[in-house]
Amino acid sequence: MDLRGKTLSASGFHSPVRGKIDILDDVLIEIDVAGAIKAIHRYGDPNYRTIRDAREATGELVTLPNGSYLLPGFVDLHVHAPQYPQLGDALDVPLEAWLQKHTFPLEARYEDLVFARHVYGLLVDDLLANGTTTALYFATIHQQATRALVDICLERGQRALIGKVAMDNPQECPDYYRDASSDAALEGTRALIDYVRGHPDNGESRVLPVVTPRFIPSCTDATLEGLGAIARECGCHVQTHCSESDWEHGYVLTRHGMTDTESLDRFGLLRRGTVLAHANFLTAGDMETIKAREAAVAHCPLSNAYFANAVFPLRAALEKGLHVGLGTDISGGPSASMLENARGAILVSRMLQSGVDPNVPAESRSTFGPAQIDFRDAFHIATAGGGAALDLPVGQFTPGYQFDAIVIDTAHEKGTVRLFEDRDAGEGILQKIIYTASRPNIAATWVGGRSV
Ligand SMILES: O=c1[nH]c(=O)c2nc[nH]c2[nH]1
Repeated sequence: MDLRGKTLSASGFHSPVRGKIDILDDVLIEIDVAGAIKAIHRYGDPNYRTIRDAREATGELVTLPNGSYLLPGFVDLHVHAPQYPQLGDALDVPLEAWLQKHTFPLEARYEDLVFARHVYGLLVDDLLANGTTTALYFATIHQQATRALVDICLERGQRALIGKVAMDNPQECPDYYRDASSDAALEGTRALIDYVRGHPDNGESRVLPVVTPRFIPSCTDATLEGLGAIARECGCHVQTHCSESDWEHGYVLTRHGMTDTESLDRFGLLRRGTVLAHANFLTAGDMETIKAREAAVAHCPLSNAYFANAVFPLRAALEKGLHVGLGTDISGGPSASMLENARGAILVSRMLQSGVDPNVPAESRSTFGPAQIDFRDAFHIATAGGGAALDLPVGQFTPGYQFDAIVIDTAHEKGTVRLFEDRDAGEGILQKIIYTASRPNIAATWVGGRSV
């Protein structure tokens, strides 16, 4: 149901502040005609009853059933849209071999617009059904296929940030799949920005363009420099991969004599609205630089388990005050579900803290120090943290923010949540949702108040 201009009576949860869950118990959420949250009235507020009765009298009140809980829609900070056919496949080789042997050949197929439309339609529908209301997408080098992804997101109503991938380094990119020159990479980037901004159906800027150097190994210095200038001129978001594996981190140290973060900063690519995927091997200085530039990290716990050779120190980054959101990294990660990735983030944080080698005595198994996060942090980075990383008013139920939301039906018989009235209450319900919910439990999804 379209909730623009309506008032929703619901219970649910959000986490505007890291480590804290705000329980929304029988609240009224007023949504304006443009799909933004106008006001929130809590049960017990002096005017609660009057407002509720008035909305009911005019037919503007919509009430969620018992056992259903409202959450902010998920913000997936790292998705490779063209890799969807490869989800759950080819996870047994190192990153550099995976790119050359599996991923570049697949991405090269998006020359074919019919194939692109088919895959992108499936992906956007599946992500919406999984509760992802905002996605930050890498597309491919192809202009037409990337435009098709923009069109599909606008048609289906998903909030999306989309980049034409720039990759022109002949040393690291195959002949059959790379931008023909630095000029071609830069012109293609500008053309996509113009297409998104001038799209007749994008008056609300639901889709935004993103400057997208694939990663330093794939790009020549001329392209990195030119993309930094475009980001500055156009005021665009930026996305790239950063210090993601031993090989990649070492490659940049050898080529530029500095870390990815230092190099990206030198090219003007670290800004508010820059999202660095993975970022596993950041130095303390890198973290300070990212914080100073107000850039963000997309934590991709499942993908990191396969390709990173390390666990991103999420807790340290959060405690330092970096912007961090969560990414599925389709298809480096084998799940399109942000819930599964939230669970992955908790799991790997615990392994980082405890250490994992059973042959090492318990007293000395841990080599890292405090790293463990809980469901509160995982929920925060999957929602409000992602919104803050993108500097967009999404991911929390606060007046002025977009009404991007999902309903978790905890009683759905094909779902995987089982609540017991005599023991489950308060935050414990959210904990069970984070640990056990799956796609059948997601009963409704709204973006900007529109049902999608
Ligand atoms: O997980 C990843 N997926 C990719 O497509 C990619 N390209 C560079 N580095 C990458 N890492």
